[in-house]
Amino acid sequence: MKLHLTGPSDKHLNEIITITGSKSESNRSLLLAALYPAISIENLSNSDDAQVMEQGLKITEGTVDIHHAGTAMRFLTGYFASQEGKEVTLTGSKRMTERPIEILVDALKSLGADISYVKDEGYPPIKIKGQRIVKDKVSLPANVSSQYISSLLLIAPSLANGLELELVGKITSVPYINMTLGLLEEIGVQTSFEGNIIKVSPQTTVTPTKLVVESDWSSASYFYSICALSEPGTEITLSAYKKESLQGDSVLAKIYTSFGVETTFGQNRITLKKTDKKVSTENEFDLANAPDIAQTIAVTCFGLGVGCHLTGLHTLKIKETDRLEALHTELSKLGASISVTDKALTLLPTKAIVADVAIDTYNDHRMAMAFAPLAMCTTLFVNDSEVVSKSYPDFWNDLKQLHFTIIEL
Ligand SMILES: O=C(O)C1=C[C@@H](OP(=O)(O)O)[C@@H](O)[C@H](O)C1
Ligand SMILES: C=C(OP(=O)(O)O)C(=O)O
Repeated sequence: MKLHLTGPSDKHLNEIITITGSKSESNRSLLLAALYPAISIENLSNSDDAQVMEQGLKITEGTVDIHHAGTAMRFLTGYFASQEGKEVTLTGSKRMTERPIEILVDALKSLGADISYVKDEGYPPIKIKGQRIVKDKVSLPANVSSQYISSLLLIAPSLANGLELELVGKITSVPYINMTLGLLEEIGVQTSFEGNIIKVSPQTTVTPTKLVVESDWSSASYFYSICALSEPGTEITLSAYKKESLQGDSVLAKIYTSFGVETTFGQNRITLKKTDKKVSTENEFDLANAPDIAQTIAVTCFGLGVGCHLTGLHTLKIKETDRLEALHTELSKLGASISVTDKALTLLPTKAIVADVAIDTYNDHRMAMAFAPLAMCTTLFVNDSEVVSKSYPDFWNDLKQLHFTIIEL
């Protein structure tokens, strides 16, 4: 559905929003709960990605369609490869069949898994016949996607002899690996991560444990952006968040100080406040550890009229869409001077913003959500707005709570 967005007439906001659970923590917790029934989960994400993960874990034979969910694709590959007696074909959206999985499949095969490609070598769909895995050492490239590593780590304690991973090359999206290890430790599994070696001990049972999913920090980024584009004095409170987060995107609190947004941590909540501090004009950020907030930051800078240079974006080309190309195209339509390489983006200070541009979203939830805050500066259209359900189904309703006027066309 196409939407027309107009920002609040009073740019001085004061609202409280509850955001759904992190899809990354949810999908890890769901897999761990499938392996260890003594685990229960609180504040599970209501996203499509968590729902397809939950459904996928219930299947024992036939085809599992995970739509656009990268984590579900990668995590279920490890899961089914190690589930003796289960035989499934994992498939997804057209884009999912273009997102590489060879590094994970090769690693699992070298551990003794039985996986074959249904169509193109190196890409889903894949056919998996679950095996009992007893080998316990594997080496794999770590510079393409951390999800391959998390997939192996999540099943590691359930394998007969645990697992030792050797990570080759520059490790990307490291906080997501630490999130996986953090959750394993929460359920009592012993892990270590030293240099490029990760070790996980085997564990047959766990004591009853409730995993409480923190709300999604990537989703919080859109409110950081709205706050940055609002009048000084604006306060937006988001729950349920904590200072010691497993999510690398919590680095937002630090990054957005450059844009005049201060974060206060309260009990289970954060309050974002727009101060009258001058917005930085030197905005250089390496986002190799927080790739999902790249779109938000680029659009915030555009809305604020300042330039930025974002690096560490080498994973963006294989996400829901080629996000570098998508940002280039859509920001250019709005009047930006922007250039991209295959791992960086440079935006020059904005001269003027073109009104009523229709933003294309490329089946990418983050394209819709990253551009929506621009309604604080201009009016715009967003095409295929339903894409947000991949991670944040309530997004448009929450914007209405912030007094955005949203017309469905
Ligand atoms: O493990 C995870 O939950 C994720 C890891 C990241 O992917 P990459 O490791 O492929 O960068 C991130 O972009 C994705 O949204 C979620
Ligand atoms: C890249 C993302 O998701 P995934 O890889 O899990 O599809 C994302 O949510 O930005």
